[in-house]
Amino acid sequence: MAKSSILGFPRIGAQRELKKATEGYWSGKVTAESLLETAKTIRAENWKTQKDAGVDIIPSNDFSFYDQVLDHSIMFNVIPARYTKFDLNDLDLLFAMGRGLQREGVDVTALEMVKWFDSNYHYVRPTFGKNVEFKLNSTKPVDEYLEAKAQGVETRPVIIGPVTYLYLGKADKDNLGTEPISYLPKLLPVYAELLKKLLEAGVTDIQMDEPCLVLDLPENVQAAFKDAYSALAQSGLNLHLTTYFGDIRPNLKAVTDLPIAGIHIDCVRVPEQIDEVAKALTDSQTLSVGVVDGRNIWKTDFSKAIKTLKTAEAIVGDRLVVATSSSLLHTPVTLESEKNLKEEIRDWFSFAVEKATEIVVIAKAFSGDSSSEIADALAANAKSIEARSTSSITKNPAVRERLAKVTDADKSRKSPFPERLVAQKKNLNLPLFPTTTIGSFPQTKEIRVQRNKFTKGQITAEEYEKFIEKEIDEVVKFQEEVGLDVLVHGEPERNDMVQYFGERLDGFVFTTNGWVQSYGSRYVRPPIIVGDVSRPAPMTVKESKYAQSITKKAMKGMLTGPITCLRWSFPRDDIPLKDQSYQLGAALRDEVNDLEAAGIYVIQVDEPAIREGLPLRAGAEREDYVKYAVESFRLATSGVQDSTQIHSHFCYSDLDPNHIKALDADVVSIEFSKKDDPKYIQEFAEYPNHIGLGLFDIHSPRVPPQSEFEARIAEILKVYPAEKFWVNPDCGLKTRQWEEVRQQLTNMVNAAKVFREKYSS
Ligand SMILES: CN1c2c(nc(N)[nH]c2=O)NC[C@@H]1CNc1ccc(C(=O)N[C@@H](CCC(=O)N[C@@H](CCC(=O)N[C@@H](CCC(=O)O)C(=O)O)C(=O)O)C(=O)O)cc1
Ligand SMILES: N[C@@H](CCS)C(=O)O
Ligand SMILES: [Zn+2]
Repeated sequence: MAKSSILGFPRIGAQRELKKATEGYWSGKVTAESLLETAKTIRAENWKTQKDAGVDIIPSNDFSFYDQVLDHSIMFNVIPARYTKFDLNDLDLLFAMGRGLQREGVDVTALEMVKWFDSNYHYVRPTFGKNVEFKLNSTKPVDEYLEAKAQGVETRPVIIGPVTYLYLGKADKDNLGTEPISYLPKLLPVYAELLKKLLEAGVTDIQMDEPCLVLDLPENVQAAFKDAYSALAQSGLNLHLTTYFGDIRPNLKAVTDLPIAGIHIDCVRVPEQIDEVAKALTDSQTLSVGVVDGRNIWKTDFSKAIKTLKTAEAIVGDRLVVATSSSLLHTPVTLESEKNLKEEIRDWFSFAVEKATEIVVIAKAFSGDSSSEIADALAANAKSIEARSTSSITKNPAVRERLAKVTDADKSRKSPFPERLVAQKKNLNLPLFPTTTIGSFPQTKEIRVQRNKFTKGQITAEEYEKFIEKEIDEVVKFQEEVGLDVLVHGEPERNDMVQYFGERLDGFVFTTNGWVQSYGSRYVRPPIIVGDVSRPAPMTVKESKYAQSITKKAMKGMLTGPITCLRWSFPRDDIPLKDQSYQLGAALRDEVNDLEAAGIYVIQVDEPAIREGLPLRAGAEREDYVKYAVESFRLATSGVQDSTQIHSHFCYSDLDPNHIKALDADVVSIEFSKKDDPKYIQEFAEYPNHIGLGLFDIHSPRVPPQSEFEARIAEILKVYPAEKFWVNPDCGLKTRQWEEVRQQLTNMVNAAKVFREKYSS
């Protein structure tokens, strides 16, 4: 009988218990003991769910208070000295590294946060200081294994493998030039010590996550696998090398003949890799085949999954494990809470809890279980799959006709940037070093409560609208007081920058409780694309027009771009991503044009997910993506006059300046405050249009003093011409408190004024 395996389970709790407890702890309303208790309850619930579903291989150490990569940094003592000097307790140290800390006597910024491969999850980048001393600081994986065991659940601990851990890291600013992979010999003894403790606790098998194997790896990193796993095999534990999100074939040589118990591959993404990987295994190694999607919410097509498994079985026989493609961290917890979805559509979905059952049914069916229970499950599944593929909900001929008529001219502005700039200067009359923000202002408790009341029908649309107008009034007044140049309306009406649009576009459905962790205590409810996308009516014009009506300053309209809408939703898997992207581009074009017609002459189309969408390896697929991503953005933004200024914004990813340049936005703002290696300042030096490099970290409550802003601007101006440079934060301010924002923006604007004076005299 093939075993069923789950690689990781969402850790936020079915009702976001972890968020509430963590944020309560930060605000002093929840004790450390209570936070630890909440975490324990979530873990217990997760293990029970998986055990009750009949899953054979259940993970532990997939829980984290903030981020699993950060947990490993703390466990291995990869803690820059700036965090250790305050003698913080374990939880506060973790949170200080994750989000920074500023309180009496303590002032420390957060570590850099970056996208986890091509997902909307962010990890805290391991940062290796000059004096890093690797040692085993915690026994979290052992503790959580024993905790599950005490509950009667045998688990397989999940640990990030040493090569991926180092490869995802960076040298700290006092250590520039050091390649993290060079620390492997020093790190391996700490892994060995951890594995020894796990063995002593009764562990037999470990899930060693090495997702870096799906990337294009340099030779020295490929070579590191042999050193690492030869050493770790001494532990006597069965090590299961686990990859996901892509194709490991180009790196297969690096893992062939390693002393490991087996390999896991993602066959939802790349089923074609089965043959080659299976053939590269030794006679005793297992092949774990990911057939239940850890990154999307569509019900698994059982017959297709079984077919995939059969291909593998032909080569590896009974050494086969039936698994989720990746951790289920990227899916919502349970469909159980979704009461508002149309039954016909709800039947197409499967969230983490439902996927636990799917994996068991597939493993049983594949292994020949002919019970009526399995036969019924297979029949019901076939019916759902068939119903979706034939449903009229998924198709809109008008959308397809419109897209077929799009021309190259539709994807190009009327004039080149220098000519547009002349028209925009005349139209907008902005000073040197224009100051602006990225769009959102604090989403206060009051805003969320009012929206919640409106959603539940406890206040009328007029009352909610009045409330939003009052919020806009305050945001506009605030920006005028602080002295910003290009204002925003603050996005108070938006629950989220993607969900908000999903709720207003045809072709989407959305959940009421489908939360997924994005970083730390911040979660999203990705809308779901079920059909062809179009815009039935304007989505943002009313709020932007109102905001412009109450100020003489330029008001920036604020939209989320096609790629970001696509990437931060659960996309369809029945038509190519490319088609969905163009559909979104066309829908957003209508909105951009309507904003301009309503008197909004600065329009920002955010594309923070543009890098995230880039296929993980170089090649034809990547080139195709760059083409359609750029074209979709240009389709959305090219309908306006030269005098209308198009902005775009990007954050938390390693951008390719050429891709950004190809979008041909008039002004781009890029998250930048944590890029402390001077090489990054050079990265966009050749950017031909105007640019703002983010000047403060919006994830941190910390207020940088004006002098810090001035020092950073001076550094940037050594590379960028003054007339090109905009002054702005890293990203939107929705997660901050008002008082923090007031101080942060005041210092930022005052610093800009210092330079404005300097350069005009
Ligand atoms: C900019 N980023 C975004 C990403 N992805 C997105 N989809 N959106 C983004 O903005 N990726 C990269 C970056 C960083 N990531 C994030 C992700 C999430 C947040 C964030 O602030 N999330 C909020 C939730 C936002 C939301 O949907 N709010 C709703 C519901 C609020 C709520 O909880 N209501 C309560 C009732 C009211 C109450 O009593 O408080 C309830 O339902 O129980 C809304 O406002 O209506 C979060 O809090 O996690 C930021 C950056
Ligand atoms: N306009 C959005 C961009 C976030 S990436 C905001 O300000 O929150
Ligand atoms: Zn951003």
